[in-house]
Amino acid sequence: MVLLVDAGNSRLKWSELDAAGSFSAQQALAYGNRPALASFIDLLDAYPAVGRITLVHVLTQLFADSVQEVCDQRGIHLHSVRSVEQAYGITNGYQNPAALGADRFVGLVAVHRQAGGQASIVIDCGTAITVDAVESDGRHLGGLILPGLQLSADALIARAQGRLSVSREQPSIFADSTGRAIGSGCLFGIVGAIEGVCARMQQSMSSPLLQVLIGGDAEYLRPWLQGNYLVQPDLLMYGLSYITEQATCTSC
Ligand SMILES: Nc1ncnc2c1ncn2[C@@H]1O[C@H](COP(=O)(O)OP(=O)(O)O)[C@@H](O)[C@H]1O
Ligand SMILES: CC(C)(COP(=O)(O)O)[C@@H](O)C(=O)NCCC(=O)O
Ligand SMILES: [K+]
Repeated sequence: MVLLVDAGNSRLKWSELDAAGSFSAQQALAYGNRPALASFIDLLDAYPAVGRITLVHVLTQLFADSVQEVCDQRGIHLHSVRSVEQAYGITNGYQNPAALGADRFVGLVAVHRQAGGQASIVIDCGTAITVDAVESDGRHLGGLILPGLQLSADALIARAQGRLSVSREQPSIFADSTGRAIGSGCLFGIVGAIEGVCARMQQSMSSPLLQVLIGGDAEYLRPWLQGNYLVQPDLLMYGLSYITEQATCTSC
């Protein structure tokens, strides 16, 4: 059995991949106060039949080494995806290709393949928000990183000596309480940032253009965004399934 796994800074996400190349609905587990490795081990315990894992992570070398060790102990073949200069139809736009978050690289691989070569922007709304542009020929033009929705509110609250709180209820630009003013401020700030960055990127890109919203906050943000944004929270699973197929298929 094959597992596709995405270890971000806040949550572990995974899907099962079947022999026909279809993957199950993505599941997620927040780390909370535990180390990410503990969640990864819980996942392995829940799937004793797993023989192969395709992993993308943005965590430390210690996490990578520990995951490798745990997989070796259980006889699991681990393929940890890295950002490289050129692979799967994508030409990485970073000066140092290895420095691009591997999750961003997998998102580009997935969107480029799915869009059938249409120019695309991937907006990943997780712990951080990343916005990455890929041209129709697979050239990654580069992208931006900004603090995510939860992180923005958490950072503000942490600097206010515990006096403030945040609420996600009833967002409004005319917020009438501190909690809603912070929740709405972070929401509309990010919505404006995404719209503005995408509009600026579009000016230098081919049309038609596909804009895909992924990550834990994609569905929450979508109704507030003006324009064409496709929500696809499992885009990275699609990318990981394609990368697995390329690694295991001898006739592809
Ligand atoms: N049940 C949940 N637990 C934790 N975060 C959640 C949950 N539902 C939505 N979120 C939001 O999703 C974000 C994490 O999204 P995710 O794409 O998993 O991030 P990452 O890849 O950085 O781990 C959190 O910062 C939070 O704003
Ligand atoms: C930007 C990120 C922190 C986003 O992580 P996430 O929000 O998905 O947990 C991650 O992609 C990362 O660590 N990137 C390396 C730096 C870079 O991409 O330039
Ligand atoms: K992200």
